[in-house]
Amino acid sequence: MKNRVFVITGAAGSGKTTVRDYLHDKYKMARVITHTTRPPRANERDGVDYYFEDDKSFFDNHFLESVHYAGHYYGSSYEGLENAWEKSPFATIVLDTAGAITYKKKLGDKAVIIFLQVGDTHELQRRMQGRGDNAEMVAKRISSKEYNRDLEMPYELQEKAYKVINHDLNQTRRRIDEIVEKYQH
Ligand SMILES: Nc1nc2c(ncn2[C@@H]2O[C@H](COP(=O)(O)OP(=O)(O)O)[C@@H](O)[C@H]2O)c(=O)[nH]1
Ligand SMILES: Nc1ncnc2c1ncn2[C@@H]1O[C@H](COP(=O)(O)OP(=O)(O)O)[C@@H](O)[C@H]1O
Repeated sequence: MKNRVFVITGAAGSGKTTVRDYLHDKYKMARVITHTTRPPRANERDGVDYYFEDDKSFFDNHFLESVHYAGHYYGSSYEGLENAWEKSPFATIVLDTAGAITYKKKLGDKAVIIFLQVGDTHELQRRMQGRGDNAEMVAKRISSKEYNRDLEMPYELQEKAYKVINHDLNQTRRRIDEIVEKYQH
């Protein structure tokens, strides 16, 4: 089976982490852990959710791509992807849309891009609050240009990404199953 990385992208709260965990649990895809200078949330652990870095240590990594998103740096390393592929031919990673565009450009058909969308922005906010994000963090996020940019599939990903509307989670899982099925033979 050819190595692939399933890139999950979309706005904050659109369900990227939920889909990534589904791909891990159901298909045993290895998760690529990325690096960030954002402080950890209460339930997040270093090396599991992210590698949490400071403004100096962040730049010691060998990045495939990195971005500035809502006031913090995020980046994914070559080593992280290679480590994931050593564990399993299918890996999965969560990126903003700028990162997804870079992955597609650099990795071609090894990168399978899934763009998640939730049409209703109030629902997105409810989901962020529902997972425990504090009000200040949510307000900062929704006023950022990156969050607003990621609400719609970018032009560069048209025809190159699968768009999945994440309203009903069971329906989303079925759609994800159909997409994975295309790459299993
Ligand atoms: N390009 C890129 N984006 C990343 C990376 N790691 C995380 N992200 C994205 O950065 C954005 C902010 O992530 P986070 O602070 O965890 O917020 P969340 O989307 O609300 O869970 C999300 O769109 C993530 O997908 C990375 O290594 N590269
Ligand atoms: N289809 C859905 N319906 C309702 N809640 C959802 C759905 N998909 C995800 N969620 C919930 O919404 C919140 C945000 O999802 P999450 O996967 O953390 O988003 P992201 O990683 O894109 O920021 C989580 O609490 C998650 O359990």
